[in-house]
Amino acid sequence: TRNALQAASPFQQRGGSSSSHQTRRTAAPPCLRVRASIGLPAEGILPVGLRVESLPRHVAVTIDGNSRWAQARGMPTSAGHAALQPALEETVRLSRAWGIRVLTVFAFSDQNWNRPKEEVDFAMGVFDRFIQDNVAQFVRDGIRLHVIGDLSRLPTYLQKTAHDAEEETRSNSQIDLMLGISYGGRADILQACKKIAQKVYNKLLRPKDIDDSLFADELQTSWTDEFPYPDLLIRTSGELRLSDFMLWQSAYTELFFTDTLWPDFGEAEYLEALMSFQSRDRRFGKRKL
Ligand SMILES: CC(C)=CCC/C(C)=C/CC/C(C)=C/COP(=O)(O)OP(=O)(O)O
Repeated sequence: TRNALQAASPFQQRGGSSSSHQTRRTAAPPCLRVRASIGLPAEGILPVGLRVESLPRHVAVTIDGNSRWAQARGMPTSAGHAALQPALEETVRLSRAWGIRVLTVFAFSDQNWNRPKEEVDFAMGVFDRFIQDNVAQFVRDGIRLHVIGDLSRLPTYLQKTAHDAEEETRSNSQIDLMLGISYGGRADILQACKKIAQKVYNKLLRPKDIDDSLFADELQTSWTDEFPYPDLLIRTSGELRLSDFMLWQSAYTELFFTDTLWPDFGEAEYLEALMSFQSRDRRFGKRKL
């Protein structure tokens, strides 16, 4: 059944036959492998309507709408940012329970530095608290954390918290949690170009060797080596755009937009997104068989 499931899976593959990522792909569908390793049966714990063989392997979320959530309640913006944590913890918990292999969270873009300093400072504290409050749980639950973005711009205390949490969770393998803070999709592409150009300059690489897979290996998302491309991208709060999130990686990602503001995003909304994903016809540019 494993092979049958794999053959039936309409998921995105990356790179050509020479891709190192290709060889790292394992035989069992990851959702089954993860579920088995945490003691869940292949089916049964999943909410009714979700099919294990066609769950997204990599889910990305843009956690938008925190300020508007606070405004609607007559609360300060900071209260909205603080309210992002419970929804995020629940999304991580559900993703793991349902066998999602990679969860990427877009929390702060490289353009968000242009917001008022007070708001930015508060947000950095929120991200720090989220990591510190959860790292022990991540260790217990087999969650491997990695922060992507221009980390050199983060306050030193957050750099340390992120680094320590990455170290503590490094050997975990149930689910990869990728947190984008000071992340920009264009910036990621540019830094990859610079690294490749340097290799060409140093004669370690020939221009003709540069292909999709080699390029993707230089992107920050390549640390999660099995499924670096999101199958599903969810953006909350009703905005219908990518806002510079994983531009290269999202070429064939299914998009799901909801009006729900991030602090109100819970199990029902997550399920709605996954059900929508399961109803999509992913073709990757090919003619339908
Ligand atoms: C200070 C602080 C906590 C900022 C957080 C900003 C914020 C809304 C984060 C939510 C996630 C995010 C990076 C959205 C990108 O949209 P965008 O709002 O950056 O881009 P847009 O202008 O295109 O909607």
